[in-house]
Amino acid sequence: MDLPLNPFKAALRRSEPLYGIWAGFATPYAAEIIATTGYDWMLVDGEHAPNTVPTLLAQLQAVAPYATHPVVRAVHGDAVLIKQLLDAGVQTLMVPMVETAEQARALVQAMRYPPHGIRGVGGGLTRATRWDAVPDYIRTAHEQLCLIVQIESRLGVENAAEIAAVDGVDAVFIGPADLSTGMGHAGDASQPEVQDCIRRTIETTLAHGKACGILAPREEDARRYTDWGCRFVAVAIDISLMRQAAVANLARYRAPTQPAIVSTTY
Ligand SMILES: O=C(O)C(=O)C[C@H](O)[C@@H](O)CO
Repeated sequence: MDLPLNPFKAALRRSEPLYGIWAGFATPYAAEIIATTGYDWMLVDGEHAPNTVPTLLAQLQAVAPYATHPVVRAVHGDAVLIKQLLDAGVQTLMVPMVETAEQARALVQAMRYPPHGIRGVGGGLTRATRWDAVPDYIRTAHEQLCLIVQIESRLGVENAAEIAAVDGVDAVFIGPADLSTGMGHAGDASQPEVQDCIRRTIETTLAHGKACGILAPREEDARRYTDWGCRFVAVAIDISLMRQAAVANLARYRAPTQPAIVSTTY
């Protein structure tokens, strides 16, 4: 069989925005539900959701029949973990807290086989090669792999040009929560100096011919970042959507201040 294509990587080169959703439930069942809703991509979060390599694999398998593309965020940029994720069939990998070009180059190396990198060969043991059904995987894998590095610190913003320039970095994704918190604004990305960093990072990334993305669950933020040039925007978080809907639904019957009648005491 042919090496599965990466339509997300190809779409990053187009001009229309790609709308995504954070998938934080860490279960294949919830991931599959999300995959049926029509978003262009979903972020399967291995950083802050309680995921492991096997749970990420199960979610990849669950969403495989659907058009929504799974972007998997690793908990960190360790080359050994990246090897396992790629072997499990991750095509688009996001790595948090990349602050230097050196870190970005190490990530590219982790995703490439020698002589271009250090990725170990899993061959017929791996889902990535479809258990060896894909011929010539070693020579062609990099064509369909996509690396997204997260810039989410002041240092990362300062080094954005060098990071975006790294050959093999396909896109930059801004983390507004970590960026604003690291700048002393406790998750408030609306602060002018945070907005300035976000805008500069977008402009710098685009100037290096790379796509830029961001998490923006509030509509006005999503529209502004899209106007500023963001190509892929996560406009929702599944867990937040469920909680907001549950709270709003109950509020139709009972005031939010009124305690639950049935309560569990610890
Ligand atoms: O800094 C950010 O913003 C992100 O990287 C996304 C957060 O980690 C996300 O988990 C918020 O829910």
